[in-house]
Amino acid sequence: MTQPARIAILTVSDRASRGEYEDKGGPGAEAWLREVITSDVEILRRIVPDLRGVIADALREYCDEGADLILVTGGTGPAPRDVTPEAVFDVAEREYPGFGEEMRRASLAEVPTAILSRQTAVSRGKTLIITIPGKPSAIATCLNAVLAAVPYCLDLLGAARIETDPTRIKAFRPKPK
Ligand SMILES: Nc1ncnc2c1ncn2[C@@H]1O[C@H](COP(=O)(O)OP(=O)(O)OP(=O)(O)O)[C@@H](O)[C@H]1O
Ligand SMILES: Nc1nc2c(c(=O)[nH]1)N[C@H]1C(S)=C(S)[C@@H](COP(=O)(O)O)O[C@H]1N2
Repeated sequence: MTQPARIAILTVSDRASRGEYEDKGGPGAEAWLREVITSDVEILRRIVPDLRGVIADALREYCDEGADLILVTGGTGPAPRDVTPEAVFDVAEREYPGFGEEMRRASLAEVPTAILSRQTAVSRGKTLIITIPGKPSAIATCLNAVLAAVPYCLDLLGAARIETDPTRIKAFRPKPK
């Protein structure tokens, strides 16, 4: 039996972490992934405040626990407390700018402020980390835009193999030569 892919979802929000509003981002991302990914997955979720050290520690812990993929929602904007990109770069080994470019392009069709998000993707060891804006509606927009490339990216990083429902996301893996 192959191990299920381990996917972590980290919500970064001062107010959701204090219980001032219900976190819709974490559950929304989990529901989206469970609909789209057809192979076995284990999904872990956590909420943290917009604090660079706390976010970076949570990311390191998830990587050490063998996460194949981490989705981070929130804290990518220009406000002084938006420090998700800084925390992500604290733990990153490599950046994949194409993720941010494509997610912003897709979001721009919905909101002109899409360009304010500093969202991107990085890897640390075999773990791929993708950042997404905090607005819960951004999750489907952004994941729809990039998920087709994620299974092959995980293959190349040596992470778990994931399969998707092709009626939702047609994962692209180049044919072996
Ligand atoms: N996890 C979440 N669950 C529900 N709604 C959210 C979440 N994150 C953000 N939002 C909504 O999207 C808006 C913009 O998100 P943003 O990340 O800029 O929040 P913020 O103003 O920095 O506040 P906070 O960090 O306290 O969530 C928020 O004001 C809130 O209405
Ligand atoms: N799809 C989508 N992208 C979006 C938004 C949105 O509502 N939907 N909000 C934008 C706004 S207003 C901001 S400030 C940035 C950063 O959001 P964050 O700080 O919640 O990460 O994401 C942008 N990208």
